Amino acid sequence: MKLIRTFGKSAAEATAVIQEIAARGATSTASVAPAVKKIVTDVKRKGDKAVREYAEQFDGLQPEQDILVDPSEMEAAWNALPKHLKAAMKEAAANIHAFAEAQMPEEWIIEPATGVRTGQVVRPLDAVGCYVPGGRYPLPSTLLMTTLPAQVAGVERIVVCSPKPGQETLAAAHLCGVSEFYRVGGAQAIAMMAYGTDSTPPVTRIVGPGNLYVTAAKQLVSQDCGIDMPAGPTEIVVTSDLGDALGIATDLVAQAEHDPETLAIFITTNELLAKEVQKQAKALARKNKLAKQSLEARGTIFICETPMEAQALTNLLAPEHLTIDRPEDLQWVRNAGSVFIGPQSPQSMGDYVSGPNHVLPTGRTGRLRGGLSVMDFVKLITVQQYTSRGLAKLGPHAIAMAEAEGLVGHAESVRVRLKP
Ligand SMILES: NC(=O)c1ccc[n+]([C@@H]2O[C@H](COP(=O)([O-])OP(=O)(O)OC[C@H]3O[C@@H](n4cnc5c(N)ncnc54)[C@H](O)[C@@H]3O)[C@@H](O)[C@H]2O)c1
Ligand SMILES: N[C@H](CO)Cc1c[nH]c[nH+]1
Ligand SMILES: [Zn+2]
Repeated sequence: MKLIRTFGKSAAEATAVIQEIAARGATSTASVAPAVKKIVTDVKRKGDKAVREYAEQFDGLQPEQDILVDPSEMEAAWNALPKHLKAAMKEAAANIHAFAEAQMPEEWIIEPATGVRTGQVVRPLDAVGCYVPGGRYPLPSTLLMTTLPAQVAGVERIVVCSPKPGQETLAAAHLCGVSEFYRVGGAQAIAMMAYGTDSTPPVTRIVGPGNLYVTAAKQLVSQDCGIDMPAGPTEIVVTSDLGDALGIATDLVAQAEHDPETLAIFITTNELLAKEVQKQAKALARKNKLAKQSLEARGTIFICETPMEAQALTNLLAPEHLTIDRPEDLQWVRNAGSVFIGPQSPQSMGDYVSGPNHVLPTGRTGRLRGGLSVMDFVKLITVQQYTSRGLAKLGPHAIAMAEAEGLVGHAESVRVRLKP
């Protein structure tokens, strides 16, 4: 990892590095955009045939394999799963389910004036598509993180797409009661779910993480189909002056191993700690090819002059995962996908079993929203009802505002109801 002071002689260099990292979100999918556009257009035009061709080309789908997985295959995968993994998945599922239930928004009604009732009802989306990555590693944990909140929200049709799904992913699908699972990945999966084909109706929203191809495809279809957020190549920032170097280095390497495109950053005012983390991360990454690649390409340690500067830099980067030293540090955190507090909270716990979602915003989208939640699977529909008494009270105000806007029809629609 590159070590750089943000003050003194290297201040200008540090500013340039920070600007490059901060601009990454806006530009990162540009390199794959033309290829993705071709795939999405082909699937839109040729449907099932194109999906199949791309699945064979990119993910080794065999001619005799059906794209739609038979439920008996998922059941058999679950039955064959080792006992300890069954227990781990059940524990993770229970915690993710409980967390999603706690996040479920309430329905309510208020009475802003006598005879006026306003409120919200909560309704699930009709159909969602959950993308479960499967390129470099199988991610059964992502199947739990996407399908369980959708179930808690009450979504009726839950579609899963994953390239070359392994036994663990199929087993996780059985555990979560998934019945519509397609062995398709990449941009072709996103296009299939967004536009539908002869054999698959389109979904209302696509959720889930993925590599640059998946993320670019989600962005492309987002004019026609809802998406959750860019949840692209993993990002980690640790902002710490106190933490233990080995814990920090292992977290950086852990998240860096997802993809050579990942972003791993350590921010500190503690120069000794900075050097120790650099040394430990280098040693750990020696045995970890992907982590080594991404740490060498863009892994950075910033030594700041003051804690305030370290905090401002952290908020500027708006990282997907953020580790801070103490609960009090939460006060200064404004932009992040998910926060981990203290040296005993490895980010990997959040990846698997804690319960908060591991599908998280990348490319500085942490400025706008947190991770995937039940809120991505429901609509808050507002409701209002007047009695004649309520209309007599608020109606004249609406008429006044409508007339000010020159919208005479609006004014009249209220006035006719006020006549005795
Ligand atoms: N932000 C988050 O919440 C989060 C969570 C988990 C994982 N992730 C990220 O998800 C990603 C998973 O990536 P992955 O690659 O392992 O799996 P993936 O399933 O996202 O991508 C694999 C697909 O990419 C497509 N592809 C690969 N090379 C291609 C090419 N040259 N042309 C066209 N399409 C091509 C293929 O169709 C393949 O199916 C990683 O970047 C990881 O960091 C992010
Ligand atoms: N860290 C990933 C989110 O960026 C999620 C994950 C799944 N499995 C392991 N990790
Ligand atoms: Zn991870």
